[in-house]
Amino acid sequence: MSGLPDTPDILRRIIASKVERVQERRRQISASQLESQLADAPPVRGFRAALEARIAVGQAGVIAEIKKASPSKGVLREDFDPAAIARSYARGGAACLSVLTEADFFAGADAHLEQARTACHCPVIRKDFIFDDYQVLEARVLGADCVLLIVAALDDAQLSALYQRARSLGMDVLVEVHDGAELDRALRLGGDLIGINNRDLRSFETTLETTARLAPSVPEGVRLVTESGIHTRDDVATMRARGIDAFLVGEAFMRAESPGDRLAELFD
Ligand SMILES: O=P(O)(O)OC[C@@H](O)[C@@H](O)c1c[nH]c2ccccc12
Repeated sequence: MSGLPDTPDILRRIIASKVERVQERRRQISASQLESQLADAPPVRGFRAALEARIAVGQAGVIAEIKKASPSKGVLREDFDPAAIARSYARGGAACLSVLTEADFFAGADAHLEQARTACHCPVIRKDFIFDDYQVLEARVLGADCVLLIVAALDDAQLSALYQRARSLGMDVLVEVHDGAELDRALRLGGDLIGINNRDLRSFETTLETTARLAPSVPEGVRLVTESGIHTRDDVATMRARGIDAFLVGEAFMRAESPGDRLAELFD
């Protein structure tokens, strides 16, 4: 785990539980065994490319999230069928999917990613708390097209090693930041897909001001994704008026009876 002094407590707790799970997993399947499964992994679907394709024709690029629960909101959806949700999202116009695989705080599972991936053609990001090379390898074997790296949870050496590893496996990387210092670190890394998390992990409050404030510091050529707290057509319009074209949305869709219909309503 990272020795960064200002990592939010919730991140520390999630990663501490994750460390145990990764150890356990490694006892079942070694890294070299996983390596040998790479050849059978489904081919990479371009994650960033799918976003860019939508944006190029004037649409928003939407990453639609599949998560059963979250630490701040508890269970979001009782009737939880990742394949059905994935199909609904694809019909509703999602460019990409985000699937939580973290079990203890988000009620996620690796199987959710596999189910969502095989149910539609959308590229998928493995949404998890990655600190170990093993998890990057595992993501690709599961069929992930992109991984999330959270700057607040990693030091520069870890960030760079995990980033290079993911890229060398052909995956895109969504590098997540929440403030200016983290954004600087993400840009130094050379990340070309940066997520600005509107949720403050200390208070769990979301404000789109976070994206509005940081966006001007994101250079051309870097795709910015606004993450968390997008609930209304007004939220979408506010962001698009500021030139933000890529969105990661979870709760607003998960609470809707038809997640895909809700997506189409928010982004038509
Ligand atoms: O449900 P929301 O508010 O629409 O947020 C989605 C997504 O941004 C959020 O789930 C998220 C952002 N960064 C994360 C890192 C890990 C787990 C989850 C997240």
